[in-house]
Amino acid sequence: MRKFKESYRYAHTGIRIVFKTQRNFTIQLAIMGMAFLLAAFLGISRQEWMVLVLVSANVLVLEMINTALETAVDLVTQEYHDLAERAKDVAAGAVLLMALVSVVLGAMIFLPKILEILK
Ligand SMILES: Nc1ncnc2c1ncn2[C@@H]1O[C@H](COP(=O)(O)OP(=O)(O)OP(=O)(O)O)[C@@H](O)[C@H]1O
Repeated sequence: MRKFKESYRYAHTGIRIVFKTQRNFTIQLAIMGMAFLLAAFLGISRQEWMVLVLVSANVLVLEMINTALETAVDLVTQEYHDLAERAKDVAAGAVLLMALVSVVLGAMIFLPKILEILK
């Protein structure tokens, strides 16, 4: 039980660190909040909620993994290195890819409902 509590404390600290150091994380969280409000207003289905929650969480989780990787690379070298650049660029690319997927899925969920209201 003590071990579980300690692990939870470390994980909680990790989330606080990302909040403190990554402005993108706060922005992504704000966008997620707005998407949830819009979803509640438009009355999306249970399945659509599941997709929305999953893609939103994926973006945040990838941002955290990206931050962990950047930190590990910086620990290994503060000098310019091709491999450091490659590792950071690939991790940043993963965040961008997931963000694009979330925009496409968000549009597929929201656009038909918004167009229906505007009709
Ligand atoms: N040690 C390095 N060697 C070579 N290129 C690097 C190195 N560190 C960073 N870069 C390049 O600079 C880019 C930005 O890296 P940085 O660590 O500043 O991330 P960041 O801009 O803070 O990203 P985020 O906004 O996700 O925190 C990397 O994607 C990489 O192209």
